[in-house]
Amino acid sequence: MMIVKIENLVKRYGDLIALDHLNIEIEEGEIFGLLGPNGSGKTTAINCLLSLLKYDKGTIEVFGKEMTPSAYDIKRDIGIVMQNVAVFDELNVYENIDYFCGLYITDKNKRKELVEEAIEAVGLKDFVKFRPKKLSGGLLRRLNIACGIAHKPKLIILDEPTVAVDPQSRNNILEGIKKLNAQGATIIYTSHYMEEIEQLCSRLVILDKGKIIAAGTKEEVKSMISLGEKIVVETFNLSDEHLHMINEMPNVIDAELRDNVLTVRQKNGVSNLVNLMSFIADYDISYGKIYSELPTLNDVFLEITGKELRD
Ligand SMILES: Nc1ncnc2c1ncn2[C@@H]1O[C@H](COP(=O)(O)OP(=O)(O)OP(=O)(O)O)[C@@H](O)[C@H]1O
Repeated sequence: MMIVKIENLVKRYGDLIALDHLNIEIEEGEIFGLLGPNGSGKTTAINCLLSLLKYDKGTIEVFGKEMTPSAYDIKRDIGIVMQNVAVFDELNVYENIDYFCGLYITDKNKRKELVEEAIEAVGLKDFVKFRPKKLSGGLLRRLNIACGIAHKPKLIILDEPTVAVDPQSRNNILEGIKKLNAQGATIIYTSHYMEEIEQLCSRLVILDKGKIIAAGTKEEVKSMISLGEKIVVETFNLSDEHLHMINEMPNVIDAELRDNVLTVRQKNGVSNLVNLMSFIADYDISYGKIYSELPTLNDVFLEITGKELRD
């Protein structure tokens, strides 16, 4: 079943085109990634999807029905975790989650069960009596997530849920998301951290200036670029002439030497490493560590836009 279908979505803020003919389809059971640098339009896309923002053009369907500001039957099955933490300072952890869950679930026993499951999912068991002000940034984010997901929505949207959290909370959040997905929820995950998207998502789009510049599975997106692998060699006596010759080798896109580290970007090929090692042996070049890296989503972004994902 198609959970989300966005067609030709255009959103302008005055003269700025924040979303430029966005097309996205998300199937049931996916963890779908929306990757892009700050300001690329991720939050705007989410706010349009939820009908929290008016848009200029396009259509949006959720669960096969048109999404509108008053489509409460659709909204009931969506859990949203926004970038900014929105919880009540007067309520403790348990009471906060219970409150938000109570907006959807009136049966007390059922709610108790769901609140406890949410506490378990985000690892807040030891903090149920804490007020938000007593929680660290990472724990507060986990509470924010628990409030958004406790009612067991079919579609969960997380907008940059790990910004500025400690590594332990980050891992906990990512593991929690995988569990929610394994229990049947479809997930939309926005982030400018490509590692998280790589780790979590089955399919993704990469946004830049409101436009989709790449879409598909991780493998499909990576195969859009010419880079096949990056070979990195720690070397001590590589001359400019050697570097020039490496640059001329078959399959080499470019080679550069910086601080005794040679980086050779190559197109896909079965003997790239062997060829380079033979060259190093033939010219008696001394070397230390050598390793080969596959392209990352950042490389995709870099090749298509000419800039790093994390500007
Ligand atoms: N209310 C607004 N009025 C005018 N411009 C806006 C408004 N909200 C966002 N923008 C602009 O629209 C563009 C997209 O912003 P958006 O917040 O959707 O990006 P984002 O990818 O979510 O970035 P971030 O990761 O920083 O939240 C940016 O250029 C931003 O400055």
